[in-house]
Amino acid sequence: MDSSAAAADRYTYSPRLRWQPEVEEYFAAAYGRDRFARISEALAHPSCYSCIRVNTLKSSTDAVMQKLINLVDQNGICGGINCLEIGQQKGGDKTHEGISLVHKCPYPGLDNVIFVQGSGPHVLDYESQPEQSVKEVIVSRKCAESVLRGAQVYVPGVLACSAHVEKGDKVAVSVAVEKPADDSGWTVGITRGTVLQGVQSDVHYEERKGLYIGQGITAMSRSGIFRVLHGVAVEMTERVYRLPSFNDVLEGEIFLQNLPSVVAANVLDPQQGERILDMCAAPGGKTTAIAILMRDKGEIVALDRSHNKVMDILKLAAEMDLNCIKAYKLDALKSVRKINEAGNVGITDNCTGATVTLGEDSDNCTGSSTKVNAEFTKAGEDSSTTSVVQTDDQKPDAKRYVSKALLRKNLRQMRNGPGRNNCSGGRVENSKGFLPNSFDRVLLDAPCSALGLRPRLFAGEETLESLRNHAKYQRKMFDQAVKLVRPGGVIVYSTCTINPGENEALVRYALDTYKFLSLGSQHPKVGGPGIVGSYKLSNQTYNEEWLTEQEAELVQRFDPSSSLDTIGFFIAKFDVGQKGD
Ligand SMILES: C[S@@+](CC[C@H](N)C(=O)[O-])C[C@H]1O[C@@H](n2cnc3c(N)ncnc32)[C@H](O)[C@@H]1O
Repeated sequence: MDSSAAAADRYTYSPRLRWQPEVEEYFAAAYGRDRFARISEALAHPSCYSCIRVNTLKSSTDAVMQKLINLVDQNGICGGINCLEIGQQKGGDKTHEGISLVHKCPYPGLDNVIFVQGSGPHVLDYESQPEQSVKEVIVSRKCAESVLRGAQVYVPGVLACSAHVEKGDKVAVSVAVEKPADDSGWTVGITRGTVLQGVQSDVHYEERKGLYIGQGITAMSRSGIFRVLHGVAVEMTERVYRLPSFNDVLEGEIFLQNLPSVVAANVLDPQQGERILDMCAAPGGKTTAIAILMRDKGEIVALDRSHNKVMDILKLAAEMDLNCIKAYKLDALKSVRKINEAGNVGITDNCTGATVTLGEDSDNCTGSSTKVNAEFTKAGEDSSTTSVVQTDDQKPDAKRYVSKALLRKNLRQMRNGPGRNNCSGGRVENSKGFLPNSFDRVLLDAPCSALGLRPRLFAGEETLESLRNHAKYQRKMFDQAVKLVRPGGVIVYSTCTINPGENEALVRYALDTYKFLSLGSQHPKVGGPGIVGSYKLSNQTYNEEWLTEQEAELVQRFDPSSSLDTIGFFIAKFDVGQKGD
């Protein structure tokens, strides 16, 4: 092979996604070997467009479209550098690029969704300095996944770098992915700080083939990259995928969201004035979509078990000017409040846990002008005891007990204002759970193996056992959802994984366990049908049941290798009949 042919072969992007062999077998049984190979290939590449949901309470789809077209025409979406390079290719006329790249979503029922087209994979020329070996940077898999989505290379993501790299040098950027280790696990095989010689005798030379994600200019020298802790190490100038980036663009007016997630919120079909539960809500993408569909009228209880993630929900709701969202820190596995606990903590209403917000609420849950009895606010009181708060409406059921420490904190906040995020300072509310049958609709966007997210460069961390553990966790959460939704209500269950054990098998469990549940038809219907049949491990130790033909038509499955070019995603909608308990 001559040197230019060898370079063309080497400097490409053609990664192969690795799986545990047992997981590969299982997926091949579910999808058929060819279809699974296509899915696996698609997962290793990003979607080639960005999907934008418009906040129609703040703007209109047409107005946002025009703004996006103007932005693309002027300078690319994020100011011209590397982000939307389609309009900046050599010789390209970018004056009217926007109009050809920004489109309304073509699927009925999704009028608030806009697509902005990207492009790739591109074949790049890495050897622009003849007779000189290409300087290189190897980045971690996580870093590369972000770079493929449009990010720069940050210092912690750099694993290895050529010798003598100075600030301003052009470097080829490739990714280190796990490969089978001698002792049966996986290894990346590169120690951070490794010096790349750039010659064929280099131990890492051969394994780089097909793993190049682009080219960039170093923002610091090699020694700087391995000395400092933060900052951009390489500014990407050319990428195998050129995708629009929307950092700080039209904040509050738009939300970048995968198409299936937008669909899931629509399938829930929330109505104005209803009470909705979003059980695993952070960062709040679907919560805010639901709030907008309800025109911010009603109540959405958004839960997450992580404090910081609840903060993210509150921040996003504030940014989008949405007031009907109440976010709480709660383990969704404990989201049904034990009846005797209500007595213990003095909560008699339907809504919150043991803390109060001093926000703009007008409902029973978090009274707007909460008055705190002065006797409970003296300094030095035992903060472990509880106190009574009476809200303005003076309804007996608007009373609840809160810790005195929290009352003092809330009073401080009342004096000092709500803080930057217009939410309760750096603290979020905990909840003790909710009464059975107290929600009109429940969304369970379950934590999952996330084997549908793209781009994904390695999948070997999941075993059959870990996949089954996800499924067990999801069933327990689903049991809670069933208790909390009222008869006649709706549950939507969704995941971002291609694993039928977390999707179709959950639906099977739900339908077999709760006879009052039935699969409802979904609008909009954009994805394909679910998987029919069952899976048996050859040694008969495990059996998993999926769907019948008829049931499979009622769920939505987004196949990453289909022409929709989305992440892998699954949506099931359950209509809830009379529970009979
Ligand atoms: C798939 S993400 C949710 C994405 C979100 N629905 C959105 O559209 O923006 C799953 C979330 O579940 C949360 N989670 C995991 N286990 C949980 C639990 N036991 N209780 C509550 N939240 C949990 C995670 O913190 C994560 O934020």
